[in-house]
Amino acid sequence: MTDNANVAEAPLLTISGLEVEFPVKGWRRPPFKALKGVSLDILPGETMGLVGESGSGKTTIGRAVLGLAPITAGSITFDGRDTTRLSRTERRALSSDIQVVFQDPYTSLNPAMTIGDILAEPLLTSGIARVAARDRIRELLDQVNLPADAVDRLPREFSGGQRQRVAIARALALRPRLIVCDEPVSALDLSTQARVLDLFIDIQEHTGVAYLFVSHDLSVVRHISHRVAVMYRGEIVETGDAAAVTGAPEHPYTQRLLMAAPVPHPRRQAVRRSERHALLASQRAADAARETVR
Ligand SMILES: Nc1ncnc2c1ncn2[C@@H]1O[C@H](COP(=O)(O)OP(=O)(O)OP(=O)(O)O)[C@@H](O)[C@H]1O
Repeated sequence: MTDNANVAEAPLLTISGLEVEFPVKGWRRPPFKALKGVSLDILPGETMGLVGESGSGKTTIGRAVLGLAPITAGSITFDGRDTTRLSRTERRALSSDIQVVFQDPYTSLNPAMTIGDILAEPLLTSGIARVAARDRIRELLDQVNLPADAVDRLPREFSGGQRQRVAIARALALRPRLIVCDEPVSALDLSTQARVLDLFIDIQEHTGVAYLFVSHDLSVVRHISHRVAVMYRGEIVETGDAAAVTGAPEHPYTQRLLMAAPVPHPRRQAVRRSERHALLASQRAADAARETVR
């Protein structure tokens, strides 16, 4: 049961019975099943944390959502449309709605491009005029708390945390409704991690974007998520409200994961999370009221 489940709302993303297989080298060796019937949904404006040990299949789910994994069974529905059956043109159109932030801000930004060019690329490619793109870039830099003069500078002039802010700004450029965040803070030191996580939260509060937030770190996932899904060997073994799953997990694997996790700052997290849930609930109520009027 989730805090926000009392507001009836269609999921933004629904993953149903998803299976992904990778070929294995060797004569007649069966393929490796990386995902074995995964089902998951994400509401608009929600953060779904995906946690699990290395190799459990977290990244593969994110890649499948982005259309980058070999799906052998199941479906992924975004805003009511099955994304596994889209033409190339339809998939390109969808790519503005679903964006990604990768783990490593040192390799995910082209070192030869200025920050301005990096942020302009998705805008110009999608047909936005140069003048409008310039305004949008200024807005994006402001949104991620980077100075306006960053446009003329190269990624190497920035710290890891600042580079990750650039990557977040790039992901936000086309106003996506879902961002797949694949371990976006695990390459950062602890204090930078906290600041970047807070930035993700602030952005969500202002834009209503949903996150599929992949991490091997339970304390990170607990900090940012409304709900959490726990993966183990290609399957989801537990899903529920973040506080419940991380506070009193039911599955023995989650219990082991929790025992291995560092203790977070519970007071700050509890306050933050309840504030966010209250805000999300009021946004949803407003949306529902608007729908009723229509
Ligand atoms: N392209 C590929 N070819 C073959 N096997 C793959 C491929 N991509 C992933 N796998 C395998 O699928 C399984 C799940 O990988 P995945 O990267 O999704 O796990 P993960 O939970 O994200 O792990 P990590 O936290 O280490 O990134 C692993 O056993 C991995 O080796």
